[in-house]
Amino acid sequence: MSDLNKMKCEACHADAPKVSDAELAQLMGQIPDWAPVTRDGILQLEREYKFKNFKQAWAFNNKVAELAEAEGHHPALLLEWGKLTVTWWSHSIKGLHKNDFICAAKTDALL
Ligand SMILES: C[C@H](O)[C@H](O)[C@H]1CNC2=NC(N)=NC(=O)C2=N1
Repeated sequence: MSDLNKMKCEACHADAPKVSDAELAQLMGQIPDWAPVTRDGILQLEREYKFKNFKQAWAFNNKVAELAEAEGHHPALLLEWGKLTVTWWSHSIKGLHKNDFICAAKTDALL
């Protein structure tokens, strides 16, 4: 378990700093199952979780939604049969903030 998992998201304003390239490399090392993806020019963190059926994926979806509300930081969730795709980024800065890495680590811990 990484230290990220023990941290709490801070309020993320439009002038909050995006992670630097050096921070990105260091933080990605702490969430090895996540991939950086760029969509519409916005860098995001994404992971697919596989399950045996829809119901298990749905239950995990709801746990992630509860986490998001507790942290005040919200992912994109794509629920499919046997699969949940979780994508974290910070809307306010159109990119990655440390909050996204904290939430990715905490998502892993929900499994
Ligand atoms: C007012 C409220 O805290 C903000 O709109 C929060 C809500 N959740 C959020 N979630 C994400 N992923 N990015 C944000 O910038 C964001 N902003």
